[in-house]
Parts: sequence; C-alpha cells; structure tokens
Amino acid sequence: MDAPTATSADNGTSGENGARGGGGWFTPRKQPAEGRPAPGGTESSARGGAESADDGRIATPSRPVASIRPVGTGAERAAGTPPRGVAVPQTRTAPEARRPPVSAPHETPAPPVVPPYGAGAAYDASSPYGGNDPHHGPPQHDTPSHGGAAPHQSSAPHHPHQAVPSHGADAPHSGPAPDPGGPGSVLFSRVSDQKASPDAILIRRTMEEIAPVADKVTSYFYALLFVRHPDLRSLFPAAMDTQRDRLLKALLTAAEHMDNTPVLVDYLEHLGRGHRKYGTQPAHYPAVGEALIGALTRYATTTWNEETEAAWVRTYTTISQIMIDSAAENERHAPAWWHAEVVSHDLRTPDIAVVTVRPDQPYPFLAGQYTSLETPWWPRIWRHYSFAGAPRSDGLLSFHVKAVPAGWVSNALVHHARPGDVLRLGPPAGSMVVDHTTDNGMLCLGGGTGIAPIKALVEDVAEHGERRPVEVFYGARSDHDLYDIDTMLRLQQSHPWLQVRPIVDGRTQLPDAVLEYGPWNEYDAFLSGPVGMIRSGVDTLRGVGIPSERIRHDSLEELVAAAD
Ligand SMILES: NC(=O)C1=CN([C@@H]2O[C@H](COP(=O)(O)OP(=O)(O)OC[C@H]3O[C@@H](n4cnc5c(N)ncnc54)[C@H](O)[C@@H]3O)[C@@H](O)[C@H]2O)C=CC1
Repeated sequence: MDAPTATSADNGTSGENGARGGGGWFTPRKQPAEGRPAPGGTESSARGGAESADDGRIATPSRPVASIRPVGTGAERAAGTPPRGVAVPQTRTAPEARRPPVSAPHETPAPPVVPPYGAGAAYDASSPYGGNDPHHGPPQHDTPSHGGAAPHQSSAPHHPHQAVPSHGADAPHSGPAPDPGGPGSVLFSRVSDQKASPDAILIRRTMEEIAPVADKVTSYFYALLFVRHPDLRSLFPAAMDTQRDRLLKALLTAAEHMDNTPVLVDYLEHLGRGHRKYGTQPAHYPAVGEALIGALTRYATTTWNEETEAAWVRTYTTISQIMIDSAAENERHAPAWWHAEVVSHDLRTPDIAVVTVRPDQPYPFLAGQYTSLETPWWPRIWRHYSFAGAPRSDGLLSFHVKAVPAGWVSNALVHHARPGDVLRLGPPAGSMVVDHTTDNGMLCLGGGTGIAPIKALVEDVAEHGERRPVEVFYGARSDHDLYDIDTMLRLQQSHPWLQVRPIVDGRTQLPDAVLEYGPWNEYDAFLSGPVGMIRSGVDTLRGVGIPSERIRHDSLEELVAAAD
C-alpha cells in the first residue's frame, strides 16, 4: 500500500476499550451472532498482539484505539443516501434500498476483486514497485515543478519488487511483504470457502458484489474520507489517480485473506511499518474504517446486512490494530524515514542514471532489498528502487534509475537531481536476498535496470567469502543498454566463482539464453527486471528443473501495477 491509511506511534494505546468483543473500533448496529467468535478476543501476543485464534483466524490484538461510528446516519446508510458533501459517482443509478440478508454462504470460491497487494507491494506495494515509473504522468519533456500543481494523471509505482518468500533471511526493519502472485509463492493463497471462517465468507461475498463497481467504490471511499476528514488529504499525493487505489486495494485484499493468518500478519506488519513515512497515526485508522464501511454499505447493496457489517468491522479492526502495533514497535528502533543527500549523479545513458545518496543516519538493509524513495519535486509520491549494491562501510546507497516516458519520479531523478538535493527514503523491504546457510549455486537473471539488485547479491556473496558458483545473465535490448556491463565484468575478473554473460536481444533473448548453459537444477534462481521477463523466466527455470520455491523475484503485482 503506497498510500497512507494511518498508523504509527503508540498513541493509540490509551485505555479505551475499543476492541472488545467483535466490535473493534466500530459500533456495529448489532453484535455478532452468538457462537461466532470474534477474531481473537482480547489477548495480545508477543508479535504485536496478533496471532491465530483456535479457529485459525487472526486474534484481535488488545491494544484498543478509539471507538468510531459508521459514516453517515443509520437512515442515510439504509437508504443509500450519501452523507452531506459526498458526491456519488454519476455513472451509477442510485443504489437500491438494502435488500434482505443473504442466505447461507455458497461454497464457490470467488476470484479476488483486486489483485493482492504485493507488497506487494509495496505495495508496498506495493509496488511499488516498469520502467521505473508511471506510464501516465506528464509528458517526458515536462519539468516537474517543485511541489507544484497537481499532475493530471496518475503515477504507478516504480518497480515492483517483492521477492518470493526467502529462505529464512530477515530484513533489518521490515519483514517480507507478500508476493501473492509470485510463482511458487503460497502467500495469500486463498483458503477454500469450505475452510473459511464465517467472517471470511461474508467478506468474500461483499467483494464479489463490488467487483464490477470497484472504481466507484474507490471514488466514494476517498470522497467520504476527505469530506469527513479533510486533514487527512495532506497525507496523500496531490495526484491520487493510482495512488488512491492502493490503499483501498490493500485493505480489501487483506480483508479477503484474513484466514491466511501468518502470511497476512507479516503483510500487515510490513504495511504498518511502511506507513510511518506517510505520517499516519493510530487515530487515522478509524476514519479510514468509517469510509470503508460507508463505501461498502453503499455499493454492496445486495449482500450487505448487519451481520456482514459486523464481519467487516471485526476484520478491519484486526487489520488496523496489527498495523498500528507493528508501527509502534518499529518506532522504537527505526526512523519513519531517512533523509538522503545526493552525493553523485552518473548519467550512464541519455535515460539511465546511477544516483548515489548519503542517508542522514545509518540505513541497515540487506543486499537484494529495495526502498521507497520520494523526491523533493513530487512530494508524497514514492517509488521503489533496489539498492544497487551490498551495504557499504561508508553508508552510501546507490540506485539505478531509468527515466521512462511520463515517469515523474524517474525523470526527476535522471534529469533534475544533482548532488546536494535531498531525497527521502522509506524503510528497506523485500526478501530477494542471499541465503547464506546454503552453498547452492546462484543463477541470476537481470534485465535492464533489474541488474541493480543482482549486482548487490553478487557483492554480498563476495563479502561473505563464499565459493559458490554465481552465474549472471544480464539482458538488454542493445549493447548500448548494457550500461553497467563494465562493473559486472570487473566483478567477474575479481571473483573466479562469478560468470557474467551479457545477453543482447537478437538470436536469443534473456530467459531462453539460460537454456544454452546449465544444468541448473542445483541452483537457486533470482530474477529481476520487467514483468514479462520474470514471467517467462520463471517458466523457463521451472522447465530446467528449478523448483518454484527456489526461484525468487520481484512482485508481479507491483510490476503489473507499475505498468498501469
Ligand atoms: N531500477 C531498479 O532498481 C530495478 C528495476 N526493476 C525493473 O526492471 C525493469 C527494467 O526495465 P528496462 O531497463 O526498460 O528493461 P528492458 O525493457 O530494456 O528489458 C531488459 C531485458 O529484459 C528482456 N525482456 C523484456 N521484456 C521481456 C519479455 N516479455 N520476455 C522476455 N524477456 C523480456 C529484454 O529482452 C532485455 O533483455 C523495469 O520494469 C523495472 O521496474 C527491477 C528491479 C530493480
């Protein structure tokens, strides 16, 4: 989720008993039916108060925040009348009056309304992370103004970059965000309706209903949020087109996967930490929850009833509490963001720059991870970039940035950033990291600027003094696009265990090129680059006998989002 929902700090820990029973911070009109356990009761656990209840659902953490009321009056909501000041998207006829409660949940699993956030996200993000930027920003020749007028089009996240779950490597300050779509990933795999909790089933039914009108739900959600809480608008970027979508998507995705407890907790904890940089506070969560319930009430007219609302309230309360607890815990040992001064700017091609920055305080991360980055020219627009090297003793961080057409942040970084400019960095994320507990060979495919984290992985192996074979296939469209080949070949000269093969489009293309070498079945694989390359790369690598669980790559969701 690259937009703030709320979070951070521990000032949501007042003694208010907002999370009791199934009510959470909300006051559902009717308490949940007897025998339907609330998601977890009130016991907090060692990991921020969230753990599996006996029924497999996530326990509600004990840290209460505040009671909130649903948006609008009961009469307004029942009649589908928008609260004062909230415009209803025009393309839809007025919602029907609420229909009677639906009958017993059916057994057919429904497709998700929105792709699970990668983290991916990041997604953060999603997702966060094509090119390096949106494809719908201002024309490339436009000079981004310093905090100037709102762009008219959206910007998608830079590069996607959540790796498939790692083999036990922990990120310094942020756990791996899920990669729901990653091949071989079990993250966010859907619990079948037969095993799903009652709340999950009700939530899925809402999701199915709103799927065809997801855009309207989104518009209405943000309208409610900003009309009721205009102060929150400043936490979001001026241009909301894509950014805004991410918040709601993340919430809906999380809600839909509430039964997938451990994965979801990791995801939400990551989101909670990642939201600190937006300046979100615990008190913001109820406002978001109100808007969420308000939007669902309006558009899920067939399936919405008191029971469904209670399920959403419980679920949202749990989601937000995990995020708040995670942010509060993270606050004890990590800043919400880092300022980082540009110390060098190396234009390698007319549209690719290597930007090196010095953070204002130590920035711990692992090779293969990425960060979120905000420029002074586009406040509150964050993009993901991988660290183009392993951690250095001088603390400097480098990024490879390709200016893509209409990419606001990438163009600013390539064409405007100069030494002395100060950027902001969010926390590190991603789990495409080296597993130093094995000496498996490493097969690395880096396409275009996707070579950045691959270079970091190579440096990491070198620093660990390992003697495992590392084979790097560096793909590019032309010789000219192999902007970092000299660096890679120098590394090869220094390290006998490293083989670097430039693959320029022609007779063969990047993933297929690996077929001419091998065997690879004893290797762990790392893929970084455009989504198409990752997709075909995963297929190719599976085909040569590398099991899915040993293939790591950026989040496909984030990559796809970046191409929006
Ligand atoms: N800058 C960074 O830190 C990172 C960037 N990325 C991502 O890497 C990508 C790099 O973009 P460009 O440099 O413009 O790459 P590009 O479009 O020039 O392609 C690079 C390589 O990928 C291959 N490729 C592209 N599409 C393919 C497909 N559908 N099937 C098979 N092979 C394909 C090309 O043949 C070429 O060898 C972006 O999507 C970016 O988000 C990923 C990780 C880190």
